[in-house]
Amino acid sequence: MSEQNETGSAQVHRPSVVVDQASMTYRVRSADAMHSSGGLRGRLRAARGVRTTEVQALQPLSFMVERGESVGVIGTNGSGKSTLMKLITGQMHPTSGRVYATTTPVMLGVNAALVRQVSGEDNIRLGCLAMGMTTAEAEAKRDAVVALSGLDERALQLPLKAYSSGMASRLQFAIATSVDPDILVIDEALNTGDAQFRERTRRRLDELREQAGCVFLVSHSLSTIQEMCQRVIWIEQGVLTMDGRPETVTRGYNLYVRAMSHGREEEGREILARKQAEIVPQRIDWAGGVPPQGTTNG
Ligand SMILES: Nc1ncnc2c1ncn2[C@@H]1O[C@H](COP(=O)(O)OP(=O)(O)OP(=O)(O)O)[C@@H](O)[C@H]1O
Repeated sequence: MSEQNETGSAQVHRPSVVVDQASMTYRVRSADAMHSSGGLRGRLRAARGVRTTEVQALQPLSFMVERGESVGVIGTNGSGKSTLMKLITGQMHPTSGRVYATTTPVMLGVNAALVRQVSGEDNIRLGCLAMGMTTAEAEAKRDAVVALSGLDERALQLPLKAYSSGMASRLQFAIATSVDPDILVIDEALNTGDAQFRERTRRRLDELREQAGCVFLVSHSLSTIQEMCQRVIWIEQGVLTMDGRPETVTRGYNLYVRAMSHGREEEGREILARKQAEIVPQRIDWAGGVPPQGTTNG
């Protein structure tokens, strides 16, 4: 695909993920309808399908992530980060626009499936099989997963419910990345790890990027984002607000958060408006007008 650069000549890209004017609006039953659903009137209303509320989680936004990039995604609570990740992994389809990925992304979230009742050892085997490995492949990956998780043999024999949240997230990360995913989406999973694990995680993410994959990391920890990513996207109130170098974007975000948390809301709104006016919307221009082969979410 190509894009016009500042000089007007076409620049060739090798994208892993392309978000092309994608938006997301949730439709939910309003509280009013829920409360009255016990009564006859409420049931009649529900039967007629009225009383729904729309939540616009994401305004149309476009960006492209190239092979080898690791992209941090930041924004205050409810700003639309998880929604964007669900569009990228194909868990949900955008209300309008399109999302393309060259391969199906692997989502690693705080809730990704680990079985609490069985041991860490068994979780490694089950997790590898669940990701499509054969028994022999799962066996072959076992030692690498254990090494990355940093768990000792004693801990591996304990049921997962005896793990601290940090231990569980280390194991989860090690299992999820054992398949060498091409596109990895991590939603808040790394914040519970200790310093040693963070260093191993950073090295593993670097390895994945070197294999021409790309990584998305959603986090409220700006230090984690700065440590692990070369590019940061800031989503606020469903709007793509900044997209650039980690130092620049986190500086803008910090100014906004500080203003809002000190009650200087007008200043906060001004920062947001300025940043949103400054961002140059990315125009996705498919070579020959044909989108790439691969996963299409909507
Ligand atoms: N399933 C849903 N149904 C209705 N509204 C939803 C749903 N999921 C999210 N929302 C709304 O969409 C908006 C964006 O939510 P989202 O979870 O994407 O934000 P977020 O930036 O990931 O938040 P956080 O940092 O708190 O995890 C919020 O207003 C939220 O209330």
